Amino acid sequence: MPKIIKKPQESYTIMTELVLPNDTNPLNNLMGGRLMHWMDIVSAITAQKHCNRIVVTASVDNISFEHPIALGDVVTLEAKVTRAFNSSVEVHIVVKGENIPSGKKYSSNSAFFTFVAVDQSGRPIDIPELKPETEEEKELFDGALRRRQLRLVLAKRMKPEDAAELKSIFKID
Ligand SMILES: CCCCCCCCCCCCCCCC(=O)SCCNC(=O)CCNC(=O)[C@H](O)C(C)(C)COP(=O)(O)OP(=O)(O)OC[C@H]1O[C@@H](n2cnc3c(N)ncnc32)[C@H](O)[C@@H]1OP(=O)(O)O
Repeated sequence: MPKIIKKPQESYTIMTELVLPNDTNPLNNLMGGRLMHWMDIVSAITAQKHCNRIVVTASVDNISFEHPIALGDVVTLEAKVTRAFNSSVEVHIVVKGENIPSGKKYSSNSAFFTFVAVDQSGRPIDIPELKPETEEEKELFDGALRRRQLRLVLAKRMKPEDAAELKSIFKID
C-alpha cells in the first residue's frame, strides 16, 4: 500500500506560555528543566499530528540556552516535523521570548527531538512520509539524515562506517 504523504505545515504547532513564579530559579529566570518539558510537549503534539499515533520521545539533541527568559515574559515554542523515516520523526523546535511591556523580543534556543510512533504494545509502527515545501523545510529535510546518523552512531545503533551522509561532510579534497 502506498505511504500517505504529509506536508510540514499540517503538523506545525505553536505553544505559548507565561513564565510564572513557580517556573523560575533564584535569579527569577525560567528554569531550563521547565523549558525542556514545554519543548517535549510541543514537539510530541507535532509528532502525533504527523503520525496520528501515540509517540514516545526517543532522543533529544544538544540544547544550549542562549538567552535567559525572565519572570513575566511570554515564551513561544514553534515545532515542525523536518523529516519522517520508518517509525521515527525528527522535530525542530524554536523558542522565543517576549517582554510585552517593553516590546522586546529575543531568541532563546532551538533543538531537535526525535519521536517514535508506537502501537498499543509500545512497538514501533510505520508512519506517513513528509514532503518539504519551502526552501527552509527542504534544507532541514536534507540535514535530518546526517543528524539521524550522528544520533544513531552516538547511541551505538549504527556503525560509524555505515553513516555515509555524515562522513561525507568531513571529506577533505
Ligand atoms: C493519536 C494519538 C492520541 C494520543 C493522545 C495522548 C496525548 C498525550 C500527549 C502527551 C505528549 C507527551 C509525550 C511525551 C513523550 C514521552 O516522554 S515518552 C517517555 C520517554 N520515552 C520513552 O519512554 C521511550 C523509551 N524507548 C522505547 O520505547 C524504545 O527504545 C523505542 C524508542 C520505541 C525504540 O524501540 P526499539 O525496539 O529499540 O526500536 P527499533 O526498531 O530499533 O527502532 C525504531 C525507531 O526508533 C529509532 N530510534 C531508536 N533509538 C533511537 C535514538 N536513541 N535516537 C533516535 N532514534 C532512535 C530508530 O532509528 C528507528 O527509527 P525508524 O528507522 O523506524 O524511523
